[in-house]
Amino acid sequence: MPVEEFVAGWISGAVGLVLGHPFDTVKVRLQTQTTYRGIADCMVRIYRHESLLGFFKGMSFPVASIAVVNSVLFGVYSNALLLLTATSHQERRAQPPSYMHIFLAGCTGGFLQAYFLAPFDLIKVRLQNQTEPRAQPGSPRPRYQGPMHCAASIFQEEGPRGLFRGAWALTLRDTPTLGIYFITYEGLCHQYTPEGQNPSSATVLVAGGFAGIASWVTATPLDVIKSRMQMDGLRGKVYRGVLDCMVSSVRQEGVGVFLRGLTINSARAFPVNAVTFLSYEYLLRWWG
Ligand SMILES: C[N+](C)(C)CCCC[C@H](N)C(=O)O
Repeated sequence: MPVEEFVAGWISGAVGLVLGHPFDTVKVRLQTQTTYRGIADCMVRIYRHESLLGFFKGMSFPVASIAVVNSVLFGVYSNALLLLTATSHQERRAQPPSYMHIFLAGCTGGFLQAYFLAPFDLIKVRLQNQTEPRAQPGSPRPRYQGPMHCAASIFQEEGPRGLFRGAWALTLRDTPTLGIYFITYEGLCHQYTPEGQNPSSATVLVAGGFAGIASWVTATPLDVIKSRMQMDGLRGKVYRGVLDCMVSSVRQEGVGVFLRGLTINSARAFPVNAVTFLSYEYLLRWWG
C-alpha cells in the first residue's frame, strides 16, 4: 500500500488548515450564535473583544489532528482508486480513471475520515464558540481551558460517546461531498491539461480551489446541522437527532438556515484547497 499519499495528505492538509482557520472561526460563530449581524460585524467584534488571537481559537488541535484526518482522506482515496482501477498516482495521468471510480473512491475516503475527524471537530467547534477574551486578570474563566481540558470534560460529563456528538451528521456531510471534491478536482485538471501530462501549478491551484468550493457549497446545509448537533445540550435545546435538528432549525429560522456560513465557507475553501492540492501534487512528484 503506497504510504506517500498518506504523508503528502497530512502535510498539504496542515498548510491549508492554518491559512483557513480565521475564516473557519467566523463561520462557526455565524452558524451557531445569533448575535452577529454578518461576516464583517463578526470579524470586527472578534478582533475588538478577543484580539487577533480570537481568530485562532481552537486551532492547535486541528493542526495536530490533520495528520490523521487528511492522511486518511487522501491515503484512502488514492488506495481505493488503486483497488478500483489498478493504476498508481503516476499512471493515472496516462490512463485517467472513470468519474464513477473517482467519485466512489472520494466517498470512501470521506466516509472513513469522518470517524477520525469527529472528536477533533467537536472540540474545535466547542472552543471556537467560547467568546471570553483570552485570560485577562478578573475576566470570567471560559468553560473549557483548552483542547485537552475540553476533551476530558466532555468525556467525564457525557462519556466516550459524547466525544462523537454530531458524528452522524458529519458522516452524512462528508461522504458524498468528498466524492464531489475529487471529481471536480480531477475533472478540471483533465480538462485543462494536455493528454498524458502533469497539470501545471496554475491548473492545480484553480482546480483545487474550485474543488473546495464545489464540495463546501454542497456540504453547507449539513455543516450547519453538524455544528448545531455538536453544540447541543450546552445551551439548552436538545435535538432528538439529525432530522429533528433540521426540522426545528427550519421551523424557527426558515430554509435559509441551511445557507448559513455559505459565503464564508466558499471564501475559505478556495485558498485552502488550492494550496492543499498544490502541496499534495508536488510532494508526490518529488517523491515519485
Ligand atoms: C467535505 N467538506 C466540504 C466538508 C470538507 C472538504 C475538506 C477539504 C479541506 N480539508 C477543507 O477544510 O476545506
